[in-house]
Amino acid sequence: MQKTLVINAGSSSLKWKLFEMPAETVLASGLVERISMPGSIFTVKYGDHQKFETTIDNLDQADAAKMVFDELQRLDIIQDLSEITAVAHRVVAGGQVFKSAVEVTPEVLEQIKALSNFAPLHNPMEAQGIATMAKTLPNVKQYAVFDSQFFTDLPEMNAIYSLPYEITQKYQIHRYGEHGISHGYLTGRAAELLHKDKKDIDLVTMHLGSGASLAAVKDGKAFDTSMGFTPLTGVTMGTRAGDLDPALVPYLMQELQVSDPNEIMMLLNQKSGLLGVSGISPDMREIKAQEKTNPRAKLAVDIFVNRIVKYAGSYLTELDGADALVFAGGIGEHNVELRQEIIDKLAIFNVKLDADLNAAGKEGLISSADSAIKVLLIPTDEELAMVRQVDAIK
Ligand SMILES: Nc1ncnc2c1ncn2[C@@H]1O[C@H](COP(=O)(O)OP(=O)(O)O)[C@@H](O)[C@H]1O
Ligand SMILES: CC(=O)OP(=O)(O)O
Ligand SMILES: [Mg+2]
Repeated sequence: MQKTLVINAGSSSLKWKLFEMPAETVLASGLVERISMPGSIFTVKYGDHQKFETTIDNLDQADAAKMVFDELQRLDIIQDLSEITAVAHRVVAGGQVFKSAVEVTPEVLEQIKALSNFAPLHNPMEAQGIATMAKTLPNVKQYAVFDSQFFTDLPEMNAIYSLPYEITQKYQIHRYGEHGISHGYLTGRAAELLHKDKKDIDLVTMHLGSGASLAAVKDGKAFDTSMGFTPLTGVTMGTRAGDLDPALVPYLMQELQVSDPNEIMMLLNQKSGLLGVSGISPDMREIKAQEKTNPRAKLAVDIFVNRIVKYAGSYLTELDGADALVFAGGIGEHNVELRQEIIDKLAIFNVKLDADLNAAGKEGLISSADSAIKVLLIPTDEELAMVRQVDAIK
């Protein structure tokens, strides 16, 4: 029996699952939320046991990983770390180098670091996580699974920008797309839930978490996506600005009197989005709690919803209709009101939610019987998608 630990480090969270393979049995799982924020939340689940701890502030990814190991041993889920036979890590940017999951060698680790320009919030932290894990478990194989992989075969009209073609080619300027582990999982699961062959399915998948992206899926394959050269672009996110006019970069450098473009990148990646507009927090829960009393909280929610609606509407047009719209990610899975607001604003497509199904919040259909397009709620399972990819190359 093989025990594979899957680590999914995101911009605001660390999710993990310990699988017994090849049965895909989840021995234990957990989540550390609000990474690098006040009131980080640590949750572990195994069997009937569930443990929460909410008293720790500003946990970083390394603290979070250490707590996971301590807890695995303290709860006797494993007696010794040597029982773990493989570790799978989510890596956001694989660029044009990594088109499938790989075993991490020292060269691979260097390449992951070298791709940091394509995901400055993620790749450096993920490379560090892999290095730390390799030190903690020196005899265990580490694997990397890439978020960009699902989008490597986007049609060229959606894969490139309208720049001079020679520059596009010379500098590998490409819409790499992200959250592909999730969009790929959602595509497979939607096909199962709709009893359709995956290769016949057209979808608009909406992964709405701390990072958020939409994908247009045609015949079961990625056709378009809102993230681009990096995960900065597309819809408004927790701390990321999403789409903006690139002329703002030199303008802001001039007005803020900064000479280092990285300072502007920091502003756009870490101080913008829901946090920047609301002035409250990157966490949608805190913003929703103040929506009725604080106009800037309401503005942040309005921008978030409207950007999503614009992408979903354009993808439905690009795909000439779809079998379903899919909600996933921390916000998409848990916020009943936001799902309703988004679908209400897509009324031109005759898509409607069933209020009771939406409120119940269970996996499956949440659209009404007379909706022209089905709406699915699917709790994404990036960890299951990852362990399957690793199993396929072991
Ligand atoms: N009930 C809820 N209502 C609104 N937002 C929620 C709710 N539960 C979780 N979230 C949001 O989900 C986000 C985390 O989503 P997740 O997909 O786990 O993020 P990531 O993987 O990018 O770290 C949190 O920042 C929080 O804003
Ligand atoms: C790619 C990305 O934005 O990931 P996350 O949502 O986990 O930050
Ligand atoms: Mg995530």
